[in-house]
Amino acid sequence: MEKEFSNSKKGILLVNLGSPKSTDVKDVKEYLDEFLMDERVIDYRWIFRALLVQGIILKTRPPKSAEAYKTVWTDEGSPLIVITEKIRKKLQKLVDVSVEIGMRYAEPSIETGIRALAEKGVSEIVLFPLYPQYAMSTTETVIEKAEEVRKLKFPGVKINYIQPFYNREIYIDCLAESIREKLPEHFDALQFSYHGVPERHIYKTDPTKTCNLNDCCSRESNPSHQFCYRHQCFKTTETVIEKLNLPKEKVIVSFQSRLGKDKWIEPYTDETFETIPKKGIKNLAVVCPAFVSDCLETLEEISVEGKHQFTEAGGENFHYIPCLNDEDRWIEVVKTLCEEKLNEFYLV
Ligand SMILES: C=CC1=C(C)c2cc3[nH]c(cc4nc(cc5[nH]c(cc1n2)c(C)c5CCC(=O)O)C(CCC(=O)O)=C4C)c(C)c3C=C
Ligand SMILES: [Fe+2]
Ligand SMILES: [Fe+2]
Repeated sequence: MEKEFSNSKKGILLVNLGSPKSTDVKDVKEYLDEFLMDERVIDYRWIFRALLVQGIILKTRPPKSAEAYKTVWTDEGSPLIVITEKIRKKLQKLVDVSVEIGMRYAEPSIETGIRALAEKGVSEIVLFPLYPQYAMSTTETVIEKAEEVRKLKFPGVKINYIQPFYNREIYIDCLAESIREKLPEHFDALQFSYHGVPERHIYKTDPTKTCNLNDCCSRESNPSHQFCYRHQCFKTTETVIEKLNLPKEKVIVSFQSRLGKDKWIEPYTDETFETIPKKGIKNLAVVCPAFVSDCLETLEEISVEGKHQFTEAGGENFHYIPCLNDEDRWIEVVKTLCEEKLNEFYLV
């Protein structure tokens, strides 16, 4: 069969989580409302979700979150958005299609990003959810939202989605190199702290119903791995430490940022910080590979709060290793992953 080539204009949309408009309590409240009312984040039936979010969480959390945001906010705005924009600018210099950003929550939204591309005449978009590991509360909700917007507002636009890339060698090489450069000379352990998710989310998104959140997540192969966030975090860690030639005994994996009373995947990062100094780990390096850009959860929860918890418990040196952010080697990875998907458009 003869190959046909699409001449339509192409573009790239980089999607990240999003931040409040400002550190004002009302903006933080509005952001948390949109975020936590997402049925893929708090996955209760609407009425129970509304009771929990609007009846309880939004009554107490916004002032506390606003204070936390104030400690990381920059003159240009939220670190997460500022860094995503830096990634965009650098990528734009390397590719000959338009690149825009969109956030799952708040502005600039996914709709704003698609519109910006559509206004430039783009009708084939590669959408890159900037999450290395799959989760219902990240990759899945981004795709759901983008499809909703596309069908409703831009039915003539085609979107190709980049899949989680935790198992791509180019990404692992890039992450390992970045960590290698930033590791202190002496450390007793390197802790990989990933954002947590409720255990229920993993059971829910496992189409094979074979993951029991025990050893199966660390097995070389299991049918559930494609949608198992816990497995994908373990796999990221395992392949990175192989590249770094680090013994497993020097490595800790944990999960941070839990919310509410449900059981989240364990062990919990904050509890680990409080217990490991007593086991002789006094010099700790910490990296957060669920995030490609630094944000509230790394800059405040880990670098400030986490350091405090660790040193209060007897730890001596706490060394936070920043995310990939706009490092050139990471931008090259973003470019490669985007080009792979752009190429799929050329063949119609
Ligand atoms: C990296 C992947 C992320 C997963 C998985 C995730 C799940 C998840 N998060 C919450 C609740 C909150 N997360 C918050 C901040 C936040 N979360 C991520 C990423 C993931 N979340 C990022 C990048 C950020 C930082 C955003 C920023 O502006 O810098 C917050 C808001 C902050 C706060 O009030 O503490 C909440 C709340 C849930 C419930 C969840 C899975 C169910
Ligand atoms: Fe699993
Ligand atoms: Fe989160």
